[in-house]
This record gives sequence, structure tokens and C-alpha cells, in this order.
Amino acid sequence: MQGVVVLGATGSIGDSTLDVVARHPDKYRVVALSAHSNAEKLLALCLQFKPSQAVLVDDAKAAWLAGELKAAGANTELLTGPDALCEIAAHPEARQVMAAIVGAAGLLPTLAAVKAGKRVLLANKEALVMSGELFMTAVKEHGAELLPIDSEHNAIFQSLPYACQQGESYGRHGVTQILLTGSGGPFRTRELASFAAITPAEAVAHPNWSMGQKISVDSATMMNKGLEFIEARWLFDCAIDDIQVVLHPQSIIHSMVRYSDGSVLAQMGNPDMRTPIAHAMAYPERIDAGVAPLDFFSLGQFSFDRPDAARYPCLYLAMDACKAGQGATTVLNAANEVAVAAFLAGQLPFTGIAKTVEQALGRFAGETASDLAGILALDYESRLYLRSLLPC
Ligand SMILES: NC(=O)C1=CN([C@@H]2O[C@H](COP(=O)(O)OP(=O)(O)OC[C@H]3O[C@@H](n4cnc5c(N)ncnc54)[C@H](OP(=O)(O)O)[C@@H]3O)[C@@H](O)[C@H]2O)C=CC1
Ligand SMILES: CC(=O)[C@@H](O)[C@H](O)COP(=O)(O)O
Ligand SMILES: [Mn+2]
Repeated sequence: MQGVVVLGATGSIGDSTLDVVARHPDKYRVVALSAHSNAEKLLALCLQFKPSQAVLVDDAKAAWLAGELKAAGANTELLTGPDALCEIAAHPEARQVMAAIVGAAGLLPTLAAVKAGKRVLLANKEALVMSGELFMTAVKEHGAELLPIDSEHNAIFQSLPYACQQGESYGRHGVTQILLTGSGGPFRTRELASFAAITPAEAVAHPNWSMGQKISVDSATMMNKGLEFIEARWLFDCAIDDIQVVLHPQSIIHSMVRYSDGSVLAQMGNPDMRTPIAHAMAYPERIDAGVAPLDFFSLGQFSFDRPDAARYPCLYLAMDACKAGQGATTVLNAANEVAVAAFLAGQLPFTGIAKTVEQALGRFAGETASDLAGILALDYESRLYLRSLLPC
């Protein structure tokens, strides 16, 4: 029986993770859960999964939640505040930690799980975007096991030779290219002239995946693919020129790996995050994820295309930031988080997201961030700068 911590338990990845856990009560036991402010949902999850600890970061409803847990006779200790996330990430009874907090807030708790030598199931791509080199060094130093949850990176992992899954360099095993697929989001064919009028409701309506708001907007701008480009560069230790982004609007092929002998290996499946989650939790075994089998007779056509720079400027800003280094990727991530929040709050047009990110990258051009303190300081400075520009 393996103990599991779910950071970000009340979100979309949290839902899928707990669904997989609930299918295998003989294999997995929840030892801790976290939420930011959704106390009602955290209460329901605590009563269902009976963790020994739960964290509600925002303490406004903590007294209410503690009272409800006590009244229900639950043996769950309630902790509050961001530091408690790092405490549960290192829970002594946990073998696996699902890192599914959205955004930069996930960096320190995810690193805490790494430093505690856990099997880290990485959904929180922003952590790697901010701290890739430092993060991967910590994984090696602390003997942690890092398994990608992001559907593309999980697909790449599955398509790599076993030796590369265990950390060997891909070039030595005939791998020549990573083909990172992306759907193109809800505006792949929309008239460019109407982009400034895009509403938050339109932007979060992803054609294939049901996800949280922030990542859904990122998919619409294709910043998501840019963040994933940076994530792939660090996860698989590959040269930037060896990663190619390919539009695949159907989201059935989740990414591919090209080999020197002409082979291309792909991982396919219905767009349901329970597949990569179950794969990573059970690795190297396979377990039921509750996902319907792929029915090839009803799939229709697969198509592929190049992403257009005029339609998806964020993708190209991210790829340039990846070339520039960790300082630029930290600024990119912070600026994008602030801009997406402003867009969702109705304070910035959709087209303003790329402009804001570009402005921040210009303002902090040449800044470097090599250690954790430097990364956190640059993240903070970038947010401060943007908040002075944006009405949020
Ligand atoms: N959804 C998906 O299919 C995929 C998601 N990912 C990545 O996984 C991560 C989670 O995404 P998703 O589940 O969609 O996001 P959601 O918005 O659905 O969930 C976010 C979770 O993080 C918590 N949270 C939010 N802010 C904070 C904070 N400041 N401190 C602590 N906890 C916080 C939320 O708590 P509360 O509910 O209380 O606000 C919630 O539990 C992201 O990094 C995303 O890019 C990657 C691939 C696919
Ligand atoms: C499910 C998942 O991994 C998301 O990151 C997904 O990839 C989003 O779809 P896009 O390809 O549109 O960004
Ligand atoms: Mn993805």
C-alpha cells in the first residue's frame, strides 16, 4: 500500500488523481491533501479519503473547516498557510506526491517533495519553467523519482527507450527529435481580426480537454505549448533545436519521439488525464484508469500543421525565453500568470496577454537567476512591475 499526497486536490488534476486512487484502494492510500481556499470541497475530500493531514492555504475558512472535521469525527489534522504545503509534501508516510498546484505557488512544495526523495508526479509545469536546472539537479541529489503527468511529456516518456526513462542521454539511444503536439486551442481557425474581442468564457472552452481556467487560457494563446517546450527541455535534457512543436487539433496523439532509423513512436489515447496519472502512479506496471478504449473506427481524420507566429505569439516568446535562460523563463512565467489573471478578471484583452509578456521580457532582459533566492526575487520583481502597469 503506497501513501499518496495530493497537492492541489480540489483542482482538475486533483479530481482525476483521486478518481484513480479510488479505483485502487488495495494499492494507494491518501495521507495528505491540499487546497488554496475551497474549504467545502476539501472537507468533502477529507471525509471521503480520510487523510491524516490537510492544508487549507487561505486561513479565512480554516476555523469553519476545523469545526466541520471535528463535528464529523474525522481524524484529519488541519494545517494552514503556504509553509504547511512543504510540510505535507515531505509526509513520512507518503511514497508519491502529486504536484498539481497551479502556477508559481507550486514551486516550493514541489521542491520539498523532491528534497524528501519522493516519487514526484509532476503536473505543475510552472515549477520547471521557473527553476529547470536547479530542479533537475535537486532530483538527482536527493534521489527523487520524477514522472511527468503533463499529457505530452508523459507521452514522450512512454515513447523513449527504457534507458532514457532511467535518465540516460537520449542521443546515445538513437533518439533524434521530440515532437511536441498541441491542439491549437479554441481559436485555431478564428478570424485574427476578432482576437481582441475574445471573452474569458470563449478562451476557457478548450475543444478537447476539461481543465482549470489558467491552463485553458494558456492553451488558447499556446503559451501552454511554450511552457511545455521549456518543460521538455529540462525533463528530457534535450537541445532546444531537437524539440519541434506540431499542431494536432484532435489531441489523440499526445506527442512523439523520432529515431535515427526513421521510426517515430507515438503515445495515443482519449484525452483524459487519468491515463498519464495512472501510468505515472503505477510505473513501471499498468493499472486500470477508468478511461474508455480508443475506438479507431470512430476517430475520423488526424491532421498536422505548423503553428503560425501571428496567431500564437506567446509560443514564440516562450521558445525565445527558453534560449535566453532561466531568468527569462522566470519572467515569462510570472508575466503570463499576471496577464492571464487580468484577462480572466476582464481587465486585459486577450491580445494583451502576449503584449504584457513581451513587455516584461523587455524590461528584465539580461537578468539571470541561478539559485532559488534569485528565482523567487525575479518572480516577485516581475509581478510588482506588471501590477504597476495593469489595473489588477
Ligand atoms: N488540468 C489538466 O488537465 C492539466 C493540468 N496541468 C497542470 O497542472 C496544474 C494544475 O492544473 P489544474 O488542475 O487544471 O488547475 P485548477 O485550477 O483546476 O486547480 C488548481 C489547484 O491548485 C490550488 N491552488 C491554487 N492556487 C494556489 C495557491 N496559491 N497555493 C496553493 N494551492 C493553490 C487550487 O486550490 P482551490 O481549489 O482551493 O483554489 C486547486 O486545488 C497546473 O500547473 C497545470 O498547468 C498539466 C496538464 C494537464
Ligand atoms: C492535458 C494537457 O496536457 C494539456 O496541457 C493539454 O495539452 C492542453 O492542450 P493544448 O495542446 O491545446 O495546449
Ligand atoms: Mn499538456
